[in-house]
Amino acid sequence: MIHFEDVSKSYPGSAPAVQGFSLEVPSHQTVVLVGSSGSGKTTLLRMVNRMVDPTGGRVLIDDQDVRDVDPVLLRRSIGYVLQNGGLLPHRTVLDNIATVPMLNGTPRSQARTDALGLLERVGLSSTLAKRYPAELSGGQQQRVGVARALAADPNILLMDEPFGAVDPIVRRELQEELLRLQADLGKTILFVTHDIDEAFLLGDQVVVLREHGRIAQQGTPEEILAQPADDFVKNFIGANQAQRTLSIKHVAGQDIAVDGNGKPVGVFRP
Ligand SMILES: Nc1ncnc2c1ncn2[C@@H]1O[C@H](COP(=O)(O)OP(=O)(O)OP(=O)(O)O)[C@@H](O)[C@H]1O
Repeated sequence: MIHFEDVSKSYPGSAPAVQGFSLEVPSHQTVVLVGSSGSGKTTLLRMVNRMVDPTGGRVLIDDQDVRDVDPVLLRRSIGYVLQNGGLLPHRTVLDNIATVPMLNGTPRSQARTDALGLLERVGLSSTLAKRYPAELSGGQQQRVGVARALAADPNILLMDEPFGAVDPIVRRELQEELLRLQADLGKTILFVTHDIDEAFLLGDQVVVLREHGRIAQQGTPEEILAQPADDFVKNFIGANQAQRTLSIKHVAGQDIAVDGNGKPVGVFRP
C-alpha cells in the first residue's frame, strides 16, 4: 500500500504545487489521479520514487517512509512508465528491458531470456528485440516502456500519462492491454492522466484533483458518475455532456440506450 500523509511540495519562487494531500493506494489496485495541467499529478507520482521529495508530510510504502530508503534502490524496485516511453535511445529493445534486472544482480543471459518473455507479454514480437527505440512506432515504444517497467517484477507501477502521445486507436489498444495485464498481475498501480475517460476505464479508484493537488472527489468511477461532489467535478467529468446522459428508447421490443443527442450507443441485455 502507498500512503500519502498530508504531503506538500513547494518549488522555490512559485505557488505550492501540492498542498496537504492525503491518499491511500491499496495494494493490487489501480488508482488514477486525474486533473488538468498543473494540478500537481506528476509531482505527486514522483514523490513515491523520490524523484521529488515533499517539503511537508511523508509518503509511506507498506508503512515504511520512502525517505528512509536509498533513492537508487527505491527506483529500481518500482516500475515507472513515462509518456514518451523513456527508453534509452542507444540501447536495443532487449537491453532496455534487461538493464534494471541486471543492475539488480540477475545474470545477463537470464535477464535477456526474461526480457523476451516480457516482450511477448506486452504483445510484441521477439523479432523487435534487436531494434533500437527510434526504429519502433510510438505504440510499440510504449509497450516496451511497460515491459521495461515490469522487468524487475515490481509491486508498484507508476504511470505518468503513458499513452498520451499515441493516436486514439493505439491508445485504446494500449489501455485494453494494460487492463489484461493488470487482471493477470495485480500490481499496485498509480496512474496519472488528464483524460477522464481513461481514468474511468482504468481506475478501480479515481481521484479528481483541483489546483495545488487538492482532492475534489475520490471514489470508484461509478460513485463519481452517480454523485459528482460539486460543479467542478460535474464539469470535469462532462456530466452534462451528451455522451454521459444516456436514456432508454424502446424499439422493436428492445431497450436501446441513446445519448443526449438521441444517438444509439447500445442495446440493454437482461
Ligand atoms: N521542477 C519544478 N520547478 C518549479 N516548478 C515546478 C517544477 N515542477 C513542477 N512545477 C510546478 O508545479 C505545479 C504542478 O506541476 P505538475 O507537473 O506536478 O502538474 P501536472 O498536474 O502533472 O501537470 P501536467 O498535466 O501539465 O503534466 C505546476 O504549477 C508546475 O509549474
